[in-house]
Amino acid sequence: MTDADDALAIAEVRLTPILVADPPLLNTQGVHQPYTPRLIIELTTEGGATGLGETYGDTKYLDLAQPLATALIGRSVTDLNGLPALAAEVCGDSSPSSQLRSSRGDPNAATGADAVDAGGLRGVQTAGKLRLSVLSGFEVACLDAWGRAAGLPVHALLGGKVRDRVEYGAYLFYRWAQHPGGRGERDDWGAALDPVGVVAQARRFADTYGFTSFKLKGGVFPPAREVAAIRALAAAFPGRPLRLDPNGAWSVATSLRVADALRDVLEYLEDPASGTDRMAQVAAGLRGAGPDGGRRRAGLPLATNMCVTTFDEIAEAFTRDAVQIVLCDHHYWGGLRRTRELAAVCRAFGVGLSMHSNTHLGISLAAMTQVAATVPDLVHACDTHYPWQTEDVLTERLAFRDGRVDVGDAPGLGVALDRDRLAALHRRWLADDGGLRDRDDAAAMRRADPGWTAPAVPRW
Ligand SMILES: O=C([O-])C(=O)C[C@H](O)[C@@H](O)C(=O)[O-]
Ligand SMILES: [Mg+2]
Repeated sequence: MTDADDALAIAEVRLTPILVADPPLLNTQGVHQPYTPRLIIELTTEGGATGLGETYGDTKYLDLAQPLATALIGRSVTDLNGLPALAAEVCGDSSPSSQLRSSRGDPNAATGADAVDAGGLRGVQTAGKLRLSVLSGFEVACLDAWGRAAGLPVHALLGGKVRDRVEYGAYLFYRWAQHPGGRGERDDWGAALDPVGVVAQARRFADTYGFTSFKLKGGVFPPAREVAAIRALAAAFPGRPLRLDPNGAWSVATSLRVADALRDVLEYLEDPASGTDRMAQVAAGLRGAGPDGGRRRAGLPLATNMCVTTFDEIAEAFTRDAVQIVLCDHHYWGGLRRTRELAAVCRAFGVGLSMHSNTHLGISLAAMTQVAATVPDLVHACDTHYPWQTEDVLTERLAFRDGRVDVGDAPGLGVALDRDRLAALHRRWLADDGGLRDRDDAAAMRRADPGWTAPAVPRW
């Protein structure tokens, strides 16, 4: 080992679970909790370089993160190809069949292909997927530390940026003005429960951040109501890219009806139905004749962040042409480098690429921006929840200008940790009785509707 190798060896890993304020955003499972768990990863090398990573903070992720943190001591931050094997060794069984599901107090929680992660609407949850999400936070922290030590931005370690700014879209949600019982922090967005409210929310996103592309989280109300909201958006923002994502809540027939109603205004339809098989049926229906006989519905791509979230799920979905766009997400796919591998596979199959987001802070937004800057095929605006997250652990929040985040050339991710903020959000986590430490949107909904259970799919 050279001195330079020694300097890049990991000397310390610090894991800090936090609870971050989250607004009452509605989805098909229920509503976001007032606070959501995240895990902040800090590592320090022998040479004194520090690296930051961020991932899900629910208990099941924390349980895997601790042994991985311990096992990383003494290894080089450059040993990224060795990370998956190390994680497999220390994080326990990850057979795809070891499916997880926890929806507190929900006797009707789905199992099998229709099961959805209670904390993130990701599709079937497995131990292997959890491990990849944990691993992704460590990979980002290693890249950040390596970049700082080398004086290079993360995008340079990924082969270099192909764009100087990464475009993001407005992520619109039906929402309440406040959480049930007035819990949590109150913001000034107000309720958005109808087309007028959705358009007003979109207008504020456009005016504040410059977003020109809009995605509505659907699966909340009967489809006709959501179709009306998209129509209202199309009228308010003519020609702008629009997306609707009901997280698999619809049947094949409903998906096709909605596609017929919106095909002239949607950029893509995201996860209309649950599972690869239903998505393949919807895609086949879209390739066939429309209800008006001769006219074809072709031209409306289906996108997913639910039925294709691991390499194992690609073969069936792509060979059946079930999806035409995959939403990458480095938290799902095991890091920034694997996100680039996904891009290569998609390119080979002629499948497009967009980017998914779940509730996240600035460290993850910086990581998303760095990797997105390196992928030429990423031509759709990326999703981000960041504008909904008013709290962060950074000294300076990342800014959207004209709907875009600048791709910095500062070493690493180019962000700095605010230790006081981190400590305050960690104290909130410590003070919690456990009720908020695991995201569960159905459990949060039961505060407003005690009889609520996560709806079985297809819901409509
Ligand atoms: O595109 C998606 O499916 C998501 O962003 C999943 C998220 O969990 C979203 O539905 C949310 O935050 O409620
Ligand atoms: Mg989605």
